[in-house]
Amino acid sequence: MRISILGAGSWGTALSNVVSDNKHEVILWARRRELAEEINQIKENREYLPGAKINSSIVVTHDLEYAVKNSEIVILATPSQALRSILREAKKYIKNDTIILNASKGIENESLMRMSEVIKEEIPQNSQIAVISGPSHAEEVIRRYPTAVVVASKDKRVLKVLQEVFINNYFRVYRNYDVIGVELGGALKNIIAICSGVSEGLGYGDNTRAALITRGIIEIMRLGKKLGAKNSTFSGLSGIGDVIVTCSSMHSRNRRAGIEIGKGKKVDEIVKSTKMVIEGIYATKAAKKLSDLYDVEMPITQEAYKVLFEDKDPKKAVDDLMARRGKIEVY
Ligand SMILES: NC(=O)c1ccc[n+]([C@@H]2O[C@H](COP(=O)([O-])OP(=O)(O)OC[C@H]3O[C@@H](n4cnc5c(N)ncnc54)[C@H](O)[C@@H]3O)[C@@H](O)[C@H]2O)c1
Ligand SMILES: O=P(O)(O)OC[C@H](O)CO
Repeated sequence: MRISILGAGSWGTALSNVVSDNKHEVILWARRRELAEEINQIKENREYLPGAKINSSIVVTHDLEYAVKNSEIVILATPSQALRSILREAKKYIKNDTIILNASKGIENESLMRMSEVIKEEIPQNSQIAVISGPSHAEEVIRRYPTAVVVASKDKRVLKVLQEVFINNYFRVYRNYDVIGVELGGALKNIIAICSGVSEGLGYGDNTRAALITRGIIEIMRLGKKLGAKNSTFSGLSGIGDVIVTCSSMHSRNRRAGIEIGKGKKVDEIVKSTKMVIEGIYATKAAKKLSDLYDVEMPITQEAYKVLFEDKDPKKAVDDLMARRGKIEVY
């Protein structure tokens, strides 16, 4: 199959290699011409995934029309807040029967839409929309470390096609019909990962991280239930699986940003100091709005919002979380 991947950051590059390993024709689109040219030349994405070669058959281009024209699958692997603008440029070249797969983990801050909703709004005539999510750091996927992810779509045929396209001996793909749950899990875990990092930066230990992971997933479940997700999805790869990996991995940009915040660095400084996307910052903004809008109790997210956007002292945020009245352990 001819497969296009939009976004030559870490994730787009790693996914290109997976489908190329499976002998598909892969075209990777980079926003910057220089990056496309460099990857083509040295067969390595030195900026985003240094030290790992990609397959020589992968074609990297800056030409969006060339990238998506005649593709059977288009994978969107851009930062979530940029997905709509790129899709607006690309959609005139995408055929109606093309499968569109969201690989980005976020919620659009303006509209509070999930990425598949943004895709549906931009290309209403296309019903072959899916999402891929789960515990999958690009740095490990590019090195072919065993990884398990989930693809979700309402369309059974699309799910089968995507599972077949991606699955191999190091990339195991499960199917799920719960698009809402899979997308929400992937987006909201980044908030908990930032908090886990903050706790580390403050000098707290494993107990605090475990508390954040378990109470964090409960917040995600509460909001998910309100938004139509299935509870069981959050005990799967895109829920607890991704919370665990992101809260504990040295690769996580969200966790690393949290550590810096816990040590006293300002959010603006952290964002300015990296080219990489820290999705949890945007997810916190969106989730806080959703929590208020739907009146869903999300104390960790609310405190994260205060730390990230209202300059609250992180230590005070943890103290305030711990000082809440005693409760029964229910959802
Ligand atoms: N890195 C991972 O391990 C991983 C795994 C699963 C999912 N994801 C998700 O994939 C998405 C992309 O993340 P990534 O890790 O590849 O990002 P990255 O930080 O490695 O790279 C960001 C990429 O987006 C491009 N970009 C930045 N702003 C842009 C804009 N306004 N318009 C177009 N392109 C822009 C950059 O040039 C770069 O190519 C995110 O939603 C992320 O959560 C990442
Ligand atoms: O580096 P992060 O924190 O954006 O996490 C990347 C992936 O989402 C992990 O599954």
